[in-house]
Amino acid sequence: MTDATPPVLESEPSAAAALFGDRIELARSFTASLAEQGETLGLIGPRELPQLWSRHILNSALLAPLLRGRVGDVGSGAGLPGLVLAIARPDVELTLIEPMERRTDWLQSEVDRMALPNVRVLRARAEDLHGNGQLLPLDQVTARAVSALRTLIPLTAPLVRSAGELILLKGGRAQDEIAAAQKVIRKHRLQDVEVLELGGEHGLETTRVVRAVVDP
Ligand SMILES: C[S@@+](CC[C@H](N)C(=O)[O-])C[C@H]1O[C@@H](n2cnc3c(N)ncnc32)[C@H](O)[C@@H]1O
Repeated sequence: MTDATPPVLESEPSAAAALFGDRIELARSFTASLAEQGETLGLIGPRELPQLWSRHILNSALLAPLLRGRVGDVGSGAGLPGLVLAIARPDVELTLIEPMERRTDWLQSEVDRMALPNVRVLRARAEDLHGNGQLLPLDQVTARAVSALRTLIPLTAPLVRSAGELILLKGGRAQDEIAAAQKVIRKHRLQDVEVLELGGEHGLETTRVVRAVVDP
């Protein structure tokens, strides 16, 4: 016998209003749209609905205070963290870099629907943008759930200007990934590699972020 109870969207945690401030209505609108269409479009699994706010939207929004200038989000997928960050930080210019057409179509339709002026959607693989004068230099690059640091650093570091930053959402094994990535950390001349633990101050599960300065 299968459990026929459909998954229900998590109710909005109180931290959402604190993290999004006067942008909360846009955050609600994006979350509702993702909850409605995300499974059909293959962006999220049905089991994500009961944790959509805390595990995905707020997890992404935790990066908002770390951002400045021109930011690229590599492998945006459903818009995590890039589109959520563009909502939270209208003063920051976001470029969402995603190779899959189905996903860039979704991202562009959400950008248009919410009339966000600070977002550009680029259908591309990160490595194909290395040396691209129209995009570069970026002040920072974010990424979430794209690959382990050992392969993620060579994809992302060449997109960032000298003294810019990588801001990479990682799981509980962030320190192990840093240890396994020493060779590429040296090759890409990353400095001040650190693991930030965010979320606790908002009563959320701890989220680990690897932050590093690129080739200063
Ligand atoms: C597991 S999904 C994660 C999506 C989103 N960041 C999230 O946290 O839900 C990984 C995404 O990275 C994209 N991706 C994979 N390789 C990439 C590359 N070389 N450059 C840019 N994006 C890439 C995939 O198309 C996919 O959308």
